[in-house]
Amino acid sequence: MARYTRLTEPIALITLNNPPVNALSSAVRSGIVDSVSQALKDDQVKAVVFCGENRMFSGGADIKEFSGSMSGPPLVRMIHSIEASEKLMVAAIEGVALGGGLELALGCHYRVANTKARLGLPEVTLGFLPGAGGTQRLPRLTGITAALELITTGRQISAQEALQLGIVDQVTEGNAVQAAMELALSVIGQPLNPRRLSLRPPVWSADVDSVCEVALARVKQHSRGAMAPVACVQAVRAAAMLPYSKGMEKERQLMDTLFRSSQARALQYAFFAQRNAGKWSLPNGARWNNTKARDVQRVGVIGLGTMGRGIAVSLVKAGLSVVALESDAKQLESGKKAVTAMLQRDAQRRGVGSPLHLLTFALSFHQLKDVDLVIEAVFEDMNLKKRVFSDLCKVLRAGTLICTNTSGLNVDELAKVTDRQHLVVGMHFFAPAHVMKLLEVVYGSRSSPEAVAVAMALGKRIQKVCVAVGNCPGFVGNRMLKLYMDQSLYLLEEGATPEQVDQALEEFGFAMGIFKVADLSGLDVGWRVRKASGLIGPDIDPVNPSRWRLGQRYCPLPDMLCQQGRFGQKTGRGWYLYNSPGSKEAKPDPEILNFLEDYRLKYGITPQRISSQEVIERCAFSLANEGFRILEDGIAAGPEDIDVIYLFGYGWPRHRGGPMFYASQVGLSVVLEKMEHYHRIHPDVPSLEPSRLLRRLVAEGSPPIQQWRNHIKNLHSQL
Ligand SMILES: CCCCCCC[C@H](O)CC(=O)SCCNC(=O)CCNC(=O)[C@H](O)C(C)(C)COP(=O)([O-])OP(=O)([O-])OC[C@H]1O[C@@H](n2cnc3c(N)ncnc32)[C@H](O)[C@@H]1OP(=O)([O-])[O-]
Repeated sequence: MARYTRLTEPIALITLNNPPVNALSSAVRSGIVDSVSQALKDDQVKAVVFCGENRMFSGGADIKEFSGSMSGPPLVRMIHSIEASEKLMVAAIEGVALGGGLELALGCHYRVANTKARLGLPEVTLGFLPGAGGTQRLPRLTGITAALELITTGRQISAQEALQLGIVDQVTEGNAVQAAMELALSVIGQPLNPRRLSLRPPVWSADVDSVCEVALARVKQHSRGAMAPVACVQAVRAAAMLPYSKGMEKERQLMDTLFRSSQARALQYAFFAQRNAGKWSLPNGARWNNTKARDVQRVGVIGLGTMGRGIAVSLVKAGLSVVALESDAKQLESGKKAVTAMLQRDAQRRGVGSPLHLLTFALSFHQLKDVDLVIEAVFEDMNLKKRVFSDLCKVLRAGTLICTNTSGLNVDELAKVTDRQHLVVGMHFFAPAHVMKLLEVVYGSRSSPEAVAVAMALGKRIQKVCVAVGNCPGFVGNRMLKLYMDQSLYLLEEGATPEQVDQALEEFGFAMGIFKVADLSGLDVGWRVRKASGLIGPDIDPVNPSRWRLGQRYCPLPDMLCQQGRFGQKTGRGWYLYNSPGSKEAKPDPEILNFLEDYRLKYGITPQRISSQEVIERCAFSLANEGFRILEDGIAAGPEDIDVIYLFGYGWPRHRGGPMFYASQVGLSVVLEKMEHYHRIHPDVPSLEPSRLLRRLVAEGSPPIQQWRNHIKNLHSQL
């Protein structure tokens, strides 16, 4: 799958042809090797230009091949022989040159890129390092500092930046193949050794050690527990200290270790799971590829609180025209100021014109009469939302979609007050909505496939990772989160401290422990929800609150904190202590330790020593156990969707794949055994009881995660 074409007299063109991204599969590598050998045999050919079909150079090695046995010509050897060739080799980069694609280009003697091309070595995001010479050739071109930054982050850069860093020799606004041919004709006959990066000496400088130390500290802080970024630093360091062949040996050793690691498996799983989440399906058989989404140009946003502001900003940034509505002039003014400032700051940062002309502010529902879709983002209150929905129906055109931004309210109940139940869907954005990537698109029992298609397409257009989920309290993400939060609170009752639980979770890879997250979000938010749901009421003794509610164990600790005015960061006190209200640095609070001790004494709880292992098992396995129930209920289309939700909405460490993938890696029988064990000890926590699906999968031999859908009747995944 590489096409060989003779161009003008001295030049041959080799076109990589493996749609959609021209990944360097075994067939492509064989095609390249054959084509190069054909060019070398042809005395008339003096230069070879490499390019990709459909103006896409290459997305790198074929990731799908990594899970099987690798065959075909090895990439490292292939690139080496291209570089060593006596004939001139030039890469013509259009679209992307990523990973192995860029490594192939670095093996060429010259590189030309179209201005719109993007280049990068994103292997670290898949749990690898650039293992086809990238860690050794790139530093020899850019120096250590730039190479470390690019390789450890996987950041993609523009052609212009690549030119500044010396990665490409020329940038063209026109056709890169044409420009590469012209460049080739102008340099044919010049010596090639200076262009062979592998012949360059190590890029040593006196500050190599300190530069690498700084990079190491940065990657350890940014990606807790991830192996690949650390290995990337070690490999690049070798390029500074060792001759090319020795550096390549180091690169290969490190790559071998990473290649076999469970982290690489998790990251590659996450790569495909993310892409497959967009291929939604509904239980009724409607799917992404059999349902057309109609075009949306004008969107109404109701409510300019924190969520509405972020939603309006995301829509405008994507070029949609927005009518933003508030109920009174004062709130409208403050929302207008905030949205305008966010958009102006963003435009300034990106060096683009301000898109404020796309935004209209309104106080009357009548100004929404011409919109194609409305996103209601008012307070999380069912009655208020119902009022808004029925008012909307009086002004909207017949076919206008109504979406509700809710983190868990019943979408069907809301739809019932409208004259268009089939055009109602939930859109659960995550705060801050202009930053967070995840969007749960919630279909109700009456939502039409087209309405789901429109919401999914709109989410994609505003650059969200969209997952279609069914309607149940909390949908997927928050339904699972509740059990995770419950477990961490029970751990406090039983003897742990907030710091201890958070430390275990952070060592596992979470960017922030659950108690720090709670302080950040505000403890009063959950308090209000619990009051509204009847869990806290006038019949509860505020001094000695009951630990038993609605027929099961209940932990009143967060309510007791709220009674003391400890709402988290915003009040300077929550599970942690902060220097001042609004400050971010969480410090252990001795008052909390005393408070927990008093609480245990009051309720006669003998504190236990809680290990980090128990924290992880009870939190992570509880998440997965509820994930199995969600699959049984048909609320998520497959385990991959649940994992994508946890990766993009809840800070689950990407190198652990997601709670469902983690359970599959630990072993389903181990998870079952542990859940049985914890449920035996805590029979008053029904959620610890292993789910039926978990039991069934274990009984059926614990199939790999990719096969779970074959074992579940309701599952409608496309993977
Ligand atoms: C010991 C062994 C030694 C090995 C040597 C190591 C060599 C090397 O260092 C390792 C690598 O290169 S690692 C690789 C380093 N490279 C990377 O990490 C780049 C990863 N790719 C990307 O970042 C993005 O896909 C692009 C920016 C390329 C396109 O973005 P976009 O336009 O939004 O499109 P999209 O929706 O994202 O994808 C469209 C379809 O293409 C599919 N697919 C994509 N890449 C693939 C691949 N490499 N492969 C296979 N498939 C790949 C994707 O799944 C999807 O399939 P679907 O069936 O239609 O769902």
